[in-house]
Amino acid sequence: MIGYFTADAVRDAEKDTGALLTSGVLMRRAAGGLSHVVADELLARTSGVYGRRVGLVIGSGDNGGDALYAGAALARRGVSVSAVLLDPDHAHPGGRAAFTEAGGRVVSTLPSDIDVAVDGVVGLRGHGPLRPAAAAVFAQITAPIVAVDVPSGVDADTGLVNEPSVSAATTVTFGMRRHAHILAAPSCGRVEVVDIGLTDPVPDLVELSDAEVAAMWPIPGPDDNKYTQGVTGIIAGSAKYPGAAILCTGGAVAATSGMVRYCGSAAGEVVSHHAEVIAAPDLDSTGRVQAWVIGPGAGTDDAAEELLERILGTDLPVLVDADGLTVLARRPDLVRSRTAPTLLTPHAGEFERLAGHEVGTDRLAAVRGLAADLGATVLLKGRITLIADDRAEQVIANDARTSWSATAGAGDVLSGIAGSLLAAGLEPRLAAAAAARVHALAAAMAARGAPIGASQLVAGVSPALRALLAGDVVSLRGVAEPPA
Ligand SMILES: NC(=O)C1=CN([C@@H]2O[C@H](COP(=O)(O)OP(=O)(O)OC[C@H]3O[C@@H](n4cnc5c(N)ncnc54)[C@H](O)[C@@H]3O)[C@@H](O)[C@H]2O)[C@@H](O)CC1
Repeated sequence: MIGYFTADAVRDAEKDTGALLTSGVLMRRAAGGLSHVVADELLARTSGVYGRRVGLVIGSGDNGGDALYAGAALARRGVSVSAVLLDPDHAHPGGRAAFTEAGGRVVSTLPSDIDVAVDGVVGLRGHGPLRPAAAAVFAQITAPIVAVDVPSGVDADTGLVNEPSVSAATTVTFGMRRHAHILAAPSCGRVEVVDIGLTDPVPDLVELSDAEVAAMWPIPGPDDNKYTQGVTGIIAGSAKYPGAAILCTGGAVAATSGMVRYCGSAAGEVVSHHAEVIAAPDLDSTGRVQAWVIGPGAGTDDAAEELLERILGTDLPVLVDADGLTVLARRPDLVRSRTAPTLLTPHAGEFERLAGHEVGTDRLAAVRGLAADLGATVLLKGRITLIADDRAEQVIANDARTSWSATAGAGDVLSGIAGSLLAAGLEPRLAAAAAARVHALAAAMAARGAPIGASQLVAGVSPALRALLAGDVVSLRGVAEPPA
């Protein structure tokens, strides 16, 4: 698992190093690592370091100090380094002295031909958007930006991307990843962690590695048959809106072996698309399942409410999505009274209905709050999906790395994938996280740079799983496609 930490947790870990912090050793280590990353960036983009041009944008704190010491190191390697000091009287004194001593130039305007820019405006203590003077400097920069610690204008803890803020090609951080590095991943670009000798505490926000997702995916063993792997029950769609039923069952069929049962009025359409699904018109004739998915396109009328009550009244794991969440918003007692695993998968609009307030600027706090309030696992959809559980301290995040799954019906596919993992016995937070990873990968692989519909996403699940299970996924930031 990759851990992400609050600014307070980072500061505590820095304090725990004692003299290393107070003597400035930590900052020297941070600046050294930063200068190496900038040099690598120059090498990758211009095939050289000596004689290349770097521009620094410097604020009034230690973040600017890191950038100035790094600028000094680069100047000593023959790089032409210029720095704009946004608040000259408060620029880090030691960093400024080292910078000018090494031959760095303090300028009022950065040269227009810099190869790389460094954002050293604010880091952990940044709040709010870039101020006008800083925004004016960045508006003139066309070179790729390396952000020091956190892109300025992005909140380190909530990941809120203020307007204006810096959008970095690379972010260099120190010792421990900050929340913003996943919550605002598109603004951070590639994240490089420089080891400065901190001891990590237990993270409160984590991301699963591809290998971890692969290891938890249910694989049939020698003694398995279609029943032992968990039968998924799907209540979705309707005769009028059969699409949600087809997509949801499609996701479940593709994600795991075993069996999928469908219950509802779109039985004919479902079977004509997925011949392996056992479909029945009503609950009494559906047969036994190990987990239920209920809600996508299933309606919000009294009959839908009655069915939801029956399903949530069982002691089976249940995933509630879409229309099911709208019904739940008027009957939260149905989930609060449950003891069996319950997974809710709202998008921002459904979240608002359920919680009674918007997601707001702190998505992490919002998803934690709803999970605690309802006593359930909540997966909040988005480019960065967040999964909170009322019984676990850690929130799990999944960065989809592309937004190709932002298409109608994609949520139905996700609930089918996650439901099949619940049926296979995964605990809800892991089922949700693993499903989100494979869903995102399937979308990226099916899209390969061009728009897709949700049916293509279903078709992408098998290739995505094949790549994941074979360890073939290149999971770098911005790259979610397997090697050709
Ligand atoms: N403490 C240490 O030993 C280490 C600190 N490090 C660096 O130190 C940084 C934290 O330094 P500081 O605590 O000095 O804080 P920052 O450098 O993040 O902020 C500096 C000042 O900017 C002001 N500010 C806040 N938002 C602003 C905005 N939107 N526009 C303009 N100014 C704004 C703040 O009031 C603060 O006084 C880290 O992010 C990291 O880069 C690293 O050198 C690693 C070691």
